[in-house]
Amino acid sequence: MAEQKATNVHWHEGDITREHREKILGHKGATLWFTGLSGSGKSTVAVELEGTLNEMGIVSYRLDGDNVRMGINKNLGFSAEDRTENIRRIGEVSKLFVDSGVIALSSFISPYRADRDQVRELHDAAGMDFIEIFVDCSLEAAESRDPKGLYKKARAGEIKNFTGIDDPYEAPENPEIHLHSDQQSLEEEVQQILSVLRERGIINQ
Ligand SMILES: Nc1ncnc2c1ncn2[C@@H]1O[C@H](COP(=O)(O)OS(=O)(=O)O)[C@@H](OP(=O)(O)O)[C@H]1O
Ligand SMILES: Nc1ncnc2c1ncn2[C@@H]1O[C@H](COP(=O)(O)OP(=O)(O)O)[C@@H](O)[C@H]1O
Repeated sequence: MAEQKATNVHWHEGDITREHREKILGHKGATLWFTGLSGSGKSTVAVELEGTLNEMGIVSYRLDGDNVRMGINKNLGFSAEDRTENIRRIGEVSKLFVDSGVIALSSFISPYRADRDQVRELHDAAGMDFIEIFVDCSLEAAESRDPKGLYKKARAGEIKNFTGIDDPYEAPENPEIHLHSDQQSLEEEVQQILSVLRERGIINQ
């Protein structure tokens, strides 16, 4: 848990709320949190979903591990502490997107259950939808895909602390959405997510 360092800071409330913004946009803001092994399909599903939502006139924004680690989180590595800080910051950024009325598509390995639960609590406390999407894929399948050649490097000892090889991944116990990317098609995965968004009243089409 990050401590509040600054003292004498005060929240400044504005006049325009999330509800005002959601009214303009015609849908609710929410965080869809994709978690899973490297190569499980988090980014692929998020990109496909983003395209579908865009065609439906629904505003979403992708936050992706590799991209964020080149910007806001460029000072973080892959130690347990740095992964926790990575997820904490992205949890806060996702919450800002929800407050803007947008659907945040946040794709991070996020290997630690406690870190994901912190992001969930952050959203719950603000009355915001947090939907955990477990992109479940066997290590064998992810490793045989190896889209960036990282498993090969990890097996060769060229990358240390690689998730699934010599670093842990704690699978979600009760995710809102459970995808099986080594058994389902991309289209099925997108439809499964859309139906949950409809059920929860986040989108209405
Ligand atoms: N040691 C190690 N372990 C796991 N992943 C590694 C590592 N080193 C580099 N990469 C690359 O970084 C991407 C994962 O970044 P994340 O921010 O999603 O990781 S985490 O949530 O903080 O664990 C991950 O992206 P994805 O393959 O898209 O998951 C890799 O491209
Ligand atoms: N059903 C599926 N869902 C998602 N990705 C799939 C699926 N079938 C095959 N793939 C492939 O698996 C790879 C997943 O890579 P990527 O999306 O970068 O994973 P991650 O973001 O979890 O590291 C891509 O090459 C993608 O084309």
